[in-house]
Amino acid sequence: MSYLSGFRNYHSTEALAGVLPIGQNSPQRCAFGLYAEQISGSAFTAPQGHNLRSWMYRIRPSVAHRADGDLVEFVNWVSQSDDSNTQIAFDPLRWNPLAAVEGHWVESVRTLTIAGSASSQIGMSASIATLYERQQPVLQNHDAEMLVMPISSSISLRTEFGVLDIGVGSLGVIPRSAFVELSTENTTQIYLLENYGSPFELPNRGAIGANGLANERDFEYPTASFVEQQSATWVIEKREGRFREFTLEHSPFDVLGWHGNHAPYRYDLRRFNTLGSISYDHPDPSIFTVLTSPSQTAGVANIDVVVFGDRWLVAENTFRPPWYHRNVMAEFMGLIYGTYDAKPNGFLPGGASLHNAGSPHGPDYDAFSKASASELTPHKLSGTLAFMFETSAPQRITHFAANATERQKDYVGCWKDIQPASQIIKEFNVPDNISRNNKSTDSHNG
Ligand SMILES: O=C(O)Cc1cc(O)ccc1O
Ligand SMILES: [Fe+2]
Repeated sequence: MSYLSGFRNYHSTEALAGVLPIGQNSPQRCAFGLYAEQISGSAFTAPQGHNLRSWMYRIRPSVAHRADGDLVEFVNWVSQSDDSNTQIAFDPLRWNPLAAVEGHWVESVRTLTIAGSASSQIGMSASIATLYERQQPVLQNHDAEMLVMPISSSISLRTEFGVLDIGVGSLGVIPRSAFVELSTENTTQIYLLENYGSPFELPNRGAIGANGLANERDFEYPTASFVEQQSATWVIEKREGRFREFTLEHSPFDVLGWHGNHAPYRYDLRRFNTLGSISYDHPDPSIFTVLTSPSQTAGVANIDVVVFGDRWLVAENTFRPPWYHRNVMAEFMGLIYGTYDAKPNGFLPGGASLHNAGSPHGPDYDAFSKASASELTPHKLSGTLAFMFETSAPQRITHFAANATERQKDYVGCWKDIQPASQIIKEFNVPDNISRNNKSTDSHNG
């Protein structure tokens, strides 16, 4: 399969020569009697650099790809952060990998955290889904741009724009309102991020310069391909967190050519050009940002997608793992493979954690003890891939996430052995129990 390369490049692709009109978008009659259709990813008037749209040339306009449908409920896919579905998360929380769920992937989606809401068009939801080998429904999600990362086996992602294969260690991004079908040859869990805010873009590199982090040319877009067998298709449509299903007499994947800068793409996270400290101190993790969804406030992201991959640690006289901190943003984390240096125990591939806005956290006791005593020779972190969805809005947890058997009831216990600074305790005769309020019991107040 061939791909087009370059983040937000202006791509042109034909499954059949002569499909794309030359010098215009919407001729009186398109080649082969095809229909021209524009799909926008931004307001028509968005400024240059943020203006996203593509033109498709298709067998039927997508208005023909709708039918009356019935509302259907998928209760664990949550897109509104009201009290009926979600609750406030005071404590740091962590989940073991979720058990696979029967059924098709849309009904298998279990949302763990949500910031903002689909209706407000701010924030995100973070979920885990199970994808089986069998036939899956086609989804059309008007609520969000979706980002998917398979956990144990590669997946194939077909949209009207063509097909993208997404291996373990890669991500795929699907534009809002595109028809999408997921398939796999081996059952796999998938991390699923819904971005309710503005579409992902590359972070400004600032003083880093013109290169580094995720490089534009490593983002790959599909070449046009269409489903020739126009058979009945089962579609699920999502809007403001509600679902409707209907059957089409034909396939919505009927685009023979498209051009534009708005399309699904994939990115291999192993290509991320990780930068870091070559002198001292642990830098802020913003240098690991792959994609950012900007908010209305300059410098404040709606969502940053951050990745912690293989890298050298060389900083001198430095506590090398993440420091203890309270972040004004909220941090959802997941692990694709390997071990995460701040949490060598209990943070498992396919699992997840939440450290909400302002919530204190940092290395577990084990990580702290080792890193504060280790010899500071250059050290390579290998075979690891963790990620973070960092949001400016606080993240709520779903009732499912609160009550899941996979939730680690004693996550905060990973900090319970932390001792008060011993020399101060001795010097000033401070009773050491006053600073020990880390309970190892379940302090989640649900
Ligand atoms: O909490 C975490 O593990 C994520 C994180 C990593 C890091 O290197 C610095 C800050 C931060 O929030
Ligand atoms: Fe953090």
